[in-house]
Amino acid sequence: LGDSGFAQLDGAPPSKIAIVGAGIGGTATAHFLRQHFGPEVHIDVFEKGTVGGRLATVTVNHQDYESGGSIIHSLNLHMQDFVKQLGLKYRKNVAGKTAVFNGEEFILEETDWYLLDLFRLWWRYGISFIRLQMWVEEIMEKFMRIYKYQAHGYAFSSVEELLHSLSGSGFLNMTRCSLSESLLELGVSQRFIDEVIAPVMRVNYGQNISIPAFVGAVSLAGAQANLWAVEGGNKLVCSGLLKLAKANLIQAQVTTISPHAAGESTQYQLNYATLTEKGSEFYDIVVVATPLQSSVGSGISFQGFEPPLPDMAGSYHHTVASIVHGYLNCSYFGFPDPKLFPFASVLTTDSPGLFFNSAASICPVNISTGFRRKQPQEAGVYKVFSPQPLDKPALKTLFRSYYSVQVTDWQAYPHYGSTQDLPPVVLHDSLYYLNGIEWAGSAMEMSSVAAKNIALLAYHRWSRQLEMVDQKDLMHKIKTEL
Ligand SMILES: Cc1cc2nc3c(=O)[nH]c(=O)nc-3n(C[C@H](O)[C@H](O)[C@H](O)COP(=O)(O)OP(=O)(O)OC[C@H]3O[C@@H](n4cnc5c(N)ncnc54)[C@H](O)[C@@H]3O)c2cc1C
Ligand SMILES: CC(C)=CCC/C(C)=C/CC/C(C)=C/CSC[C@H](N)C(=O)O
Repeated sequence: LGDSGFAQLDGAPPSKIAIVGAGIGGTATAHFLRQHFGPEVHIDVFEKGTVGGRLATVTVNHQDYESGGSIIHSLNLHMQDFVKQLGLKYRKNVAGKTAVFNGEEFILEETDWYLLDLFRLWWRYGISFIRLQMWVEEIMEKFMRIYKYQAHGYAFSSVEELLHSLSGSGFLNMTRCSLSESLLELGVSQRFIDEVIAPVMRVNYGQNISIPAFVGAVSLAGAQANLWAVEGGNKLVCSGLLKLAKANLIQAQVTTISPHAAGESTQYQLNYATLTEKGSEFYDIVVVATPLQSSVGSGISFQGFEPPLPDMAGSYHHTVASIVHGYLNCSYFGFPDPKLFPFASVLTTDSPGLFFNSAASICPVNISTGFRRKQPQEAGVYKVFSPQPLDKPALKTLFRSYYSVQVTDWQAYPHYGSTQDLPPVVLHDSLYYLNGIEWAGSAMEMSSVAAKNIALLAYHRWSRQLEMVDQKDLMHKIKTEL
């Protein structure tokens, strides 16, 4: 068995692999490809912007704050493993009290007393919240099967095959029906959906309860307790994985990818441009680890493919993250005296005229314990998610006054519902696409799972071990193997 723990490659190993994108997807791919193909293969990772991609921080008042991907679930085992391997530290997500605002008043307020909150939920929504908790737990339990399959080396040639392996038609159907339909079927009340579920979809994906049920479940998992982040910034995982993989970072934009016959196999020519020069290289395997929807603007064109590669359907959804250093205007929320405002996060319902999705007091990335949130009468740092950039009237509505606003206008995640398709993983012989998985669910861990899957798939297809691809009934197979 080679370093990767898999059977030695019987043919010549690939000599050069390219990965386009140095977000968590691309850097995790580099890490896993190194693990499976061993120390000899040359791995280039192209990045046109900043390593980390949608994992990014901004600096306010000499402190760094997450402006992109911020929280990680305790059951996100790849992210957990990366942090351990890289010697990084966990930062517990200190949530603080949350309230739901409908544009006029708070319709739901968290208190300091868990039992009182539980009673209020029961009084207003019956057992909807218990039904929901059990639904999310069951989905998370089935999702966790992927780690067992991947540990045994099994790979999947499409997102459909991967989801089908986890729960038969269950997860696949959940990508094709809306969250609200699924929850109503579950017996969750419409009021609970409107007042609790909809605000979570707005803060996590900037979209409403018509998004597919599977990504809705991912979003609800991202609203549970026991969430965490990486001390120093989640993007440290990306730079760390590049180093761990001994990958070569090329700060350049890949502009074209084209196939060239090389004996029985195909090589790919990548043309790329830095700020000062253009370049071109040939690779045995290429992984595209950035969304290819035209609205995202990767700028990659696929030339010379016969038949031509299909365009990626759908679009990405804009979410503007504004990091504001200032004084929250508590009067807008019905609290004239800021000393009496007890909430750390304000979520919003799908009410007309509400110009923001959420506003939350946030802590710096380097604070791991004992962070004391500023009280609203003190100047604090807040993260506001909104569909459009906040204009001056909007800022003056939310903040009595402010020192600074740092705006990041993200092509954040898929605009769910803009297509039903789950994009392919295999674009051509040894040309793979990672970000199709985002149409099932967009999260750091989803890109990490896709990265591991592509590394395994590329390895098995290269070494023609196709019995490890798209295997059915894996739970039973693995049980009997044990
Ligand atoms: C505001 C916001 C909040 C979020 N919050 C969370 C959260 O709390 N928890 C969570 O798990 N997830 C969260 N997410 C989602 C998560 O951040 C993403 O799913 C994940 O970071 C995607 O990683 P990726 O590597 O697949 O793609 P990206 O991070 O987009 O990386 C793609 C990279 O490719 C580069 N690139 C593109 N085209 C080219 C080219 N032609 N040549 C070279 N390089 C190119 C880009 O510059 C980019 O760096 C959030 C996302 C946003 C936007
Ligand atoms: C992939 C699985 C099984 C679980 C991931 C759960 C998770 C961490 C989801 C995050 C969803 C998301 C895109 C959140 C964006 S906003 C995050 C937070 N609410 C904030 O306000 O920063």
